[in-house]
Amino acid sequence: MYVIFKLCCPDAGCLTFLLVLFGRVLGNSSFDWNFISVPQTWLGNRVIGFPRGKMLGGSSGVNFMVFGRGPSDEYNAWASLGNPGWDWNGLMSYFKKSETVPPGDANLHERWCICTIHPDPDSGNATGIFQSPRSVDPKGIRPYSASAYFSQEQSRSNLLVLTGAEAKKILLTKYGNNLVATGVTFTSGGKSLTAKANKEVIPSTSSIKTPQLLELSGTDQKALLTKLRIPVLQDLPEVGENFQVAFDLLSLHIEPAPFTRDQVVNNATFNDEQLALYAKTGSGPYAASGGLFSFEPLQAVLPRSQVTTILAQLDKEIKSTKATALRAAQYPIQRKLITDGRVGQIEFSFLPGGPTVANRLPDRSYISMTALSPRPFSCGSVHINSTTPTASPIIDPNYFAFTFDSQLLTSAASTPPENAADDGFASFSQQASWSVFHPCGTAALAPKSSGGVVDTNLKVYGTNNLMIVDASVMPLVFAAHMQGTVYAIAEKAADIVKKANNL
Ligand SMILES: Cc1cc2nc3c(=O)[nH]c(=O)nc-3n(C[C@H](O)[C@H](O)[C@H](O)COP(=O)(O)OP(=O)(O)OC[C@H]3O[C@@H](n4cnc5c(N)ncnc54)[C@H](O)[C@@H]3O)c2cc1C
Repeated sequence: MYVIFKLCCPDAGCLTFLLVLFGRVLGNSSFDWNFISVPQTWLGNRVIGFPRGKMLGGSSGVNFMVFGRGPSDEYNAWASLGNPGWDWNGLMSYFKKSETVPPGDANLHERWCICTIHPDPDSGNATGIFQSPRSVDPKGIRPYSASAYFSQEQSRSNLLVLTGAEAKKILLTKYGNNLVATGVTFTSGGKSLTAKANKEVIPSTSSIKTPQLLELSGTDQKALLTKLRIPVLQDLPEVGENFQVAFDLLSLHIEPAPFTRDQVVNNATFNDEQLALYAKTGSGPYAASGGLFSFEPLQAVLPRSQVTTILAQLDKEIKSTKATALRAAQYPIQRKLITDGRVGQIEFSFLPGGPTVANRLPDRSYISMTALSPRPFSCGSVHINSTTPTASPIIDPNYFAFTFDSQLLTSAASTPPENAADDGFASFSQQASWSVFHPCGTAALAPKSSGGVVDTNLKVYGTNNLMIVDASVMPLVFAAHMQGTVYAIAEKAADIVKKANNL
């Protein structure tokens, strides 16, 4: 019998709670890990919030439900880092597995993208303006990974899900030249327990918690583990490095705005009424998807001379930056994506609400128009600085370490907003830039010689059966919203496991 053993942090009643809410559960520690970064040098020492879903289903249960694929060039870039099979064609069948096209809706993408200049952002070319599809089930309810995947399979006799359990360490034993994962220690109901494994052990604990678990288990850079007196079982210097995350510049808010989602967030009574209305009739603010997006190549936004100037700046910075093996392999690929001009280098979004407005007033309603940098060159890290499994890791996205990134955003949003600080737009961008909540890369898929952490079967180098399946394996951040790609990675991983076990 093949048993999938899944540990998950404190359960928030996930299968009974209608998680159509967006924005409202953020900051609530029953749902959100509420991680924060270390002070960001290039953002005036501000700390940046990194919300992450805590319930079964993780961040898919708290996210904004924008659903789609990235451009084909960007997945092809993953493959060109030395990852055969991890390109657009290799992922296509897995993208399709998480999408259901209702009968009669063969042209679903065209139908959803009603106002578009771009007819189908999921075609592999996502540049242009479009109204993004959202993850919504046929009843108009948010499907997230617990409801859409787990609830279909929960009665299986070979599946056990323990909620309220937190993994502390993966047990690794030397077997010949390799390590074998023999189990996981975890806490549940105040007790410390061990689950034994005789097949794969598969953490899917996010780009922030996965490096922590690997480090606590003895796989990471020797120097860090030695400092914390953790026995070094596998020296993998890039665990927790290559932390890539898109960030945005809140460029304009209209307030007071017409009716937006903020009214729901601001007023608990109104929220309860609207939830009840939605549950009864499927209508009201919770039925709305909303949100226009536009991914634009640099050449579509800036005059040629400005593109040349900021690329020259980029080249200077690449030359003077001490790069890891993985970053050195990525720079030319990332640069070529810019000069080819086929993928979005800037994302503009238009949202009915202001979930991340700095200094928002509690009774106001906003419309946000933001400029995002989906594929920044600034790159950070996530590492432990304590052996306590429940301690938050040290999260450093290193925002704006590359001046190129800030120049790109400030040039793109070239008309300074009314509420820009007096000392100029550069300073405004330091105060207003924020995370887009799409961290990835901390257990990157790449050849070991290029600083990879997992191989093309998502197996951690030097181990026989330890696989990682979450956004941390994405080797390069890309210009799209990530949930659809996380599902595709998980679907591909399922095939890898089935094949390895002759299933
Ligand atoms: C606020 C927000 C808005 C977003 N909006 C969108 C959007 O609109 N569209 C989109 O495509 N993407 C969006 N995203 C991103 C998307 O949700 C994530 O990229 C995706 O969910 C990442 O999946 P993951 O499996 O890597 O991690 P997660 O989904 O975060 O899952 C990790 C799981 O592991 C659990 N866990 C962690 N540590 C342990 C431990 N030690 N023991 C046991 N369990 C543990 C966590 O509790 C969680 O359940 C958003 C994310 C956030 C936070």
